[in-house]
Amino acid sequence: MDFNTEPVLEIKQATIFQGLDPILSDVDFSVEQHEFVFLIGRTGSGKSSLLKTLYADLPLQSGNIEISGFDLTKITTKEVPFLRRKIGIIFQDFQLFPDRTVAENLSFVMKATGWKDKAKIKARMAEVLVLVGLNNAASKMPHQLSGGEQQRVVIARALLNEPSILLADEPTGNLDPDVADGIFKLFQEINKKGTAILMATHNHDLLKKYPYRVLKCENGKLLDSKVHDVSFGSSF
Ligand SMILES: Nc1ncnc2c1ncn2[C@@H]1O[C@H](COP(=O)(O)OP(=O)(O)OP(=O)(O)O)[C@@H](O)[C@H]1O
Repeated sequence: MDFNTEPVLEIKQATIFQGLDPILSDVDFSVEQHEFVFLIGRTGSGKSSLLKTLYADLPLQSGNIEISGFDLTKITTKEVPFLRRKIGIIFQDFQLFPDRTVAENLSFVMKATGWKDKAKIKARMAEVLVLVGLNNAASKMPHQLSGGEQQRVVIARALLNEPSILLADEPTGNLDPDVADGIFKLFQEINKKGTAILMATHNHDLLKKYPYRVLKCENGKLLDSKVHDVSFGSSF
C-alpha cells in the first residue's frame, strides 16, 4: 500500500513562457493525490502553455515544479520519457496512428516505455481496454470506431503505465454532448480509483454540474478557487 501523501504536483513561483514571452506569472499551487481540478480561462489565456510546461514540452525557465516525483528544474532530455510514463496526457484531437489497430497503438506506447514481456503487454492492454469500456476493440482500426470510442482508446493509452496524474486538454471538445458526458464520467471513475486529474475545459455545463476545484488563467495570473473567488463568467 502506498502511504505517500506528497502532492502529485507542486508549483512554486513559476512563470510559464512561450519562447521569451511570459504567459502566466507567480503560478503557485499544488494538486493532491486523488484531486480532480478544472483548468479554465479564455482562449489564449495560457491553459495549454501551463499543461505543456508540466509535461516538459515547454521548458521551465523560472520557478519550481515537481510533478509525479520529477523536479522540472533539473529534468534532462533523457528523463522526459520517464516523466511521461508517470503522467498521462490527453488532447482534444485523438492522435492515434490511423494505420494501426487499437492493440498496435497501445503496444507501440508500451514498447516505447520499456515493456518487453509479451504476455504482460497483452494482459495490461486488455485491462485498460476494460477500464475504458472497450473490451472488444483491440483488433479494430481507429476509423472503425466512433469519435467517443477513439477518445476512450486515447484514455486507455494514457492509463497504460498507471500514471499518478492525468493532464487533459479539452478532452471532450470535439465530441457530441452525450458522448462528452460519457467521457467525462470515465474521467470521474478513473479519478475515484486514485488518479489525480487536471482538465482544461471550456465546458460551462461541466463546471456548473461538478463542484470540483477550479484554476483560472486570467490576465497573466492563475487564480485558484481554493484561495480566490473565481468567477466562471459566460465566456471564460
Ligand atoms: N507555439 C507557440 N509559439 C508562440 N506563442 C504561442 C504558441 N502557442 C501559444 N502561444 C501563445 O501563448 C498564449 C497562450 O496560449 P495557450 O495556447 O496556452 O492558451 P489556451 O488558454 O490554451 O487557449 P485555448 O483555450 O484557445 O486552447 C497565447 O497568446 C498564444 O498566442
